Amino acid sequence: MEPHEQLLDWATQQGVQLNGIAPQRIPGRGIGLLATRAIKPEEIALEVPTRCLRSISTVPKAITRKLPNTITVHGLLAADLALDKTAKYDLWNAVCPSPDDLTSMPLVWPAELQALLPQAARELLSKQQAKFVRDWSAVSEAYPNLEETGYRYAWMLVNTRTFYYLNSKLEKRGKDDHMCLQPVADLFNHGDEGCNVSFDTHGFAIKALQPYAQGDEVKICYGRHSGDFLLVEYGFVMDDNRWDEVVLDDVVLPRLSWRQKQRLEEVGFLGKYILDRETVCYRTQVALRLLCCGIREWKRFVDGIDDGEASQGAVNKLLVEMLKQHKAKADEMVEEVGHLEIGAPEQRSALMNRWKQVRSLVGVHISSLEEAEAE
Ligand SMILES: C[S@@+](CC[C@H](N)C(=O)[O-])C[C@H]1O[C@@H](n2cnc3c(N)ncnc32)[C@H](O)[C@@H]1O
Repeated sequence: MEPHEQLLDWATQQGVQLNGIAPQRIPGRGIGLLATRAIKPEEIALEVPTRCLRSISTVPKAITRKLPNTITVHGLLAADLALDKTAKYDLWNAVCPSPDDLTSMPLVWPAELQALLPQAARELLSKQQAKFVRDWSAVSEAYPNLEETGYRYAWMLVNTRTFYYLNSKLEKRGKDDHMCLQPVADLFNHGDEGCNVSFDTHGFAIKALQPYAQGDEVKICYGRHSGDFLLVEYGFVMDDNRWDEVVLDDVVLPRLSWRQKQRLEEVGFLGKYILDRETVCYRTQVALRLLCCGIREWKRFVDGIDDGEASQGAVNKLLVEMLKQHKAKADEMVEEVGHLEIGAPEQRSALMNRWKQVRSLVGVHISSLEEAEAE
């Protein structure tokens, strides 16, 4: 019997109920959950009782007492996973990705490759690294014999497999700590749109929101995440991501003078210039107008008195110029990564694919802005 089939037997004995779905290995996505029959919207595809969850409440007291109470729940769950020597979760552990499966996570890439990530991904990674360092420092002090690689592996499992969760113990903590692990539900892969995930005191219920034919993969949406976020937090690059976006700070900020940056700071619009699949954000419109308009006209736009119509042509022209600059950077990165030999092939290919996505998203906007200009 395959490990995921054994997991099902075990989970069913624990009270987990699968309704019309079963795990299967899917090329490029590890294990996922496929419909074993037609599923209608509103059907509950999976129920996981609270007693099956691994949460702050199930971490053995021997571990919680040894660690500072400031440690994140992420860090605590990872410590539990890394230190657990019981057989209780053997069948669950057996279906989890191996350390080799997690090499696509930028956290374990060589520093040279990490440095080549797009800016937004680099920023996310550096926050993640800082969080890991804090957790590891607390755990390694309490458990000097624990190896960092083993802890990092457990930490990445928690990073990629937890669900939003709240119970009386977690209420006292911040939102970032509201999490738990649950068997079988952690096999759902991510899609732009997915099933509804909810929980109450009895447990979790995953409900279909759309019809599925037999053999379709049933997914959940981990959140409306950009490609940079999916890569850093989950270690994959998704082909067609409706929620993708590109940060334009690298091309916008260098064009602004010190005074212009100060003005933008004063009105709360300095940085975080985003281009999504639909359009460029309002923050970018404000920053670009500062480069195109007189200061009075710019202020009227910021105050909402001027709709910006008169300056839109100049703003779009400047935007196209900046997008071309960003696309040229993406072209360069695709080329550069193609010649690299550092890191594992799947790491390089994830990095290259992310830059290709950036290039394509930016390219679509250049074409549509140029078409609009020509009309
Ligand atoms: C919660 S687990 C889902 C189950 C996982 N596939 C497994 O084999 O255990 C999350 C991980 O699944 C993979 N994953 C999820 N959605 C994906 C997708 N749309 N494309 C590729 N990989 C995906 C990523 O490796 C991610 O870190």
